[in-house]
Amino acid sequence: MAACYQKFDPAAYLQYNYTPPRADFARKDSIVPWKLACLHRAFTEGDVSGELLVDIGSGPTLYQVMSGCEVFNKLILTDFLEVNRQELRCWLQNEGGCSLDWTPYLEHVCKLEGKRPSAWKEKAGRLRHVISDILPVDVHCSQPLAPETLPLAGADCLVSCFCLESVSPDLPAFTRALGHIGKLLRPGGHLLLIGALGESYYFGGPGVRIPVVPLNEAQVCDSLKESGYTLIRLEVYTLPQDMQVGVDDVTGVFFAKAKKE
Ligand SMILES: C[S@@+](CC[C@H](N)C(=O)[O-])C[C@H]1O[C@@H](n2cnc3c(N)ncnc32)[C@H](O)[C@@H]1O
Ligand SMILES: O=S(=O)(c1ccc2c(c1)CN[C@@H](CF)C2)N1CCSCC1
Repeated sequence: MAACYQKFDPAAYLQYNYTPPRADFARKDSIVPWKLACLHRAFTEGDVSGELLVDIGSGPTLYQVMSGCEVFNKLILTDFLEVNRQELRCWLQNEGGCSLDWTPYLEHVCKLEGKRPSAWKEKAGRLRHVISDILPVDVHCSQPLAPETLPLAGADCLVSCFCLESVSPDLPAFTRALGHIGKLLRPGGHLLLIGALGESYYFGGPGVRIPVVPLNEAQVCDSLKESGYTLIRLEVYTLPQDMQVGVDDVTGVFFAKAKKE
């Protein structure tokens, strides 16, 4: 699986998935407002708390931690590829030249929080303040992060989006990876997992076709239970027909909130 990621192109990936038509904030049935609303609710409904949030397989994206950065004082971003870690560092350093302007996402999350959209600059500042590390990760390792990266007790919360199914050759590998990242989480800690349903491939750049293990809702629920989580909520978004733009064959997206037993 690692070989097919050697040509992953962060800028192309962002353009395929995080710009219109897929990322259209004006469109009522767009996926991005749905995803951001799921994350906002999950982080702010009162049961998620602590010091440390870890994002597993961040890629070159930041949307997934824009709500969580208000709840946690320390945030670790992780990815397998240096090109993605470099893209995240570019945003963190705030010196321009990054592949995507995250302002519309920051503005939308501010609105979800009851703030003026113009508060996006303060939110960007908060996010840059709490990001403490951008580290390598491999979810196929029984210890996905370097030893001593996390406190002995583990992280208080994990978030992971479109990673595990995109790097696992089959369902057993997906379930094992869930177990591996679960070891990074303290007992009683929460996992917020976003992923693709029914997807068998995606393009990580021009001509960079990456296999994905196709999942359905029942398999996601079974894998969470098998790897030591209690499911709190599963929400599903079904892809509008015109969202099939040729960059993958995703049919829907799931959002799972779960707790480590
Ligand atoms: C589809 S992207 C998801 C990116 C981002 N989280 C998002 O929501 O769009 C999958 C990510 O998994 C990373 N990856 C590849 N192999 C991995 C591995 N063995 N362990 C962890 N992450 C891996 C890739 O570098 C890529 O950034
Ligand atoms: O923006 S998404 O949430 C999105 C976002 C990222 C990805 C996918 C989908 C599907 N392929 C994944 C490969 F891992 C990456 N979205 C999913 C529903 S339809 C519009 C696009």
